[in-house]
Amino acid sequence: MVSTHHGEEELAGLNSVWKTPDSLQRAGNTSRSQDTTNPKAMANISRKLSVSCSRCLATSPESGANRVKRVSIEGNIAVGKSTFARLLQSACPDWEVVAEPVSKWQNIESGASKGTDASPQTTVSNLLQMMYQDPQRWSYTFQTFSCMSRLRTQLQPPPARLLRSEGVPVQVYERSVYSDRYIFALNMFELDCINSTEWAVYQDWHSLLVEQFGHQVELEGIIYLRAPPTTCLERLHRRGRAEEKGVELDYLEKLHVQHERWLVEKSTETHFEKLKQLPVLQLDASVEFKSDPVVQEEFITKIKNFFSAL
Ligand SMILES: Nc1ncnc2c1ncn2[C@@H]1O[C@H](COP(=O)(O)OP(=O)(O)OP(=O)(O)O)[C@@H](O)[C@H]1O
Ligand SMILES: Nc1nc(=O)c2ncn([C@H]3C[C@H](O)[C@@H](CO)O3)c2[nH]1
Repeated sequence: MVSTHHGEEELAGLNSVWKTPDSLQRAGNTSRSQDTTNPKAMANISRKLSVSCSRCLATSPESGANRVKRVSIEGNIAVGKSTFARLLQSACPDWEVVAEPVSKWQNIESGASKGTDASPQTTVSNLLQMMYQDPQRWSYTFQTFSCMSRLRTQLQPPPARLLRSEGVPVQVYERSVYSDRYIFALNMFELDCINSTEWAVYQDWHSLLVEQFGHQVELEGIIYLRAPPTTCLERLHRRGRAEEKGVELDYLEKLHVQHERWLVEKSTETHFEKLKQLPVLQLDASVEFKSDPVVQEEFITKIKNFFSAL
C-alpha cells in the first residue's frame, strides 16, 4: 500500500478539477496557431531595435557551443510564455528561441500489435489529455516524457547561424528540465498524483541525467513571467486548448505558489549548485503587452540588459 499525504477529499476534488469529456480527446492540437501576435507591432519593434541583440552582448573568450548563453522562460500555464517567446524571436532574430514541445506530448505514436503476426498498427496517444483526465494514473508517465523531451531539446546543438553571429549566441527555452522537476513533478507529488515511490524514481533519474549532461543543459539565467492565477485562467480560457478545459483556478494557484517558492522566495529545495545561484528576471506579465508596442519595447530592453549582465 502506497502511503499518501493528502486526504481523499482533496483527491476527489482534484479529479473533478481535471474532468474532461472523452469527446474532447485529440481535439486540441491547433491552439498555438490561434496565438499569432500582432505582426505590425512585431515589425515595428524589430525595426526600432535595429542593433542586433547578440551584438549588444559582450563577446566571451570561449568558442563554439560552450559560449552560448542559455536562458529559460518560466511561468504559470497560459501566462504568455509562447507569446512572449515569439515577440523575443521577432525582436532578436539572431537568437534561437525554442518552443516547449507540446505537440510531441499530444501525438505519441506507438505500434499496437502484441505478439501477433498482424502487421503493427500505429496508435496515436495524447499524453497531455491523458494526464489531465486521469492525473493519478498518468502524471508519472507524463513527467518522464516531458522531461525527456525537454532534455532532448536542450541537448540540440545550436544552429550554425547562431555560432556565426557576431556577439555571444543566445538560446531561449520555453521552460526547462528544472521547472519539470521543481514546479510540475513536485506539484504532482504534493497533490498525490505521483506517489512517493514514483517521486523517488523520478528524482533519481532526473539527478543522474542533469549531472551527466552537466554543462550542456546549464542555464545562465531565468526569465520569470509573473501574473495572478486569475489572469492565467482567463487567458487559458481565451486560448481554448481542448485538453485544458477542466483546469480550474485552484490548480493554477498551486502552480503559482510553486513558482513563487522556487524563483522568488528561493525556498524550494533544489539539488544543483549552479541552479541556486541563477539570476532571475521577473517581468509583470499581467500587462496586456500583446498589442502594446511601448510595453513590448520596455520588455525587450529589460531582457537585453539582463543578458548583458549574465
Ligand atoms: N500579455 C498578454 N496580454 C494579453 N493576452 C495575452 C498575453 N500574453 C498571452 N496572451 C494570450 O493568452 C493566451 C495564452 O498565451 P500563451 O499561449 O503564450 O501562454 P503560455 O504561457 O505559452 O502557455 P503554456 O503554459 O500552456 O505553454 C493566448 O491566447 C495569448 O494570446
Ligand atoms: N503535469 C505537467 N507537467 C509538466 O512538466 C508540464 N509542462 C507543461 N505542462 C502543461 C501545461 C499546459 O497545459 C501544457 C503546455 O504547457 O502542458 C505540464 N504539465
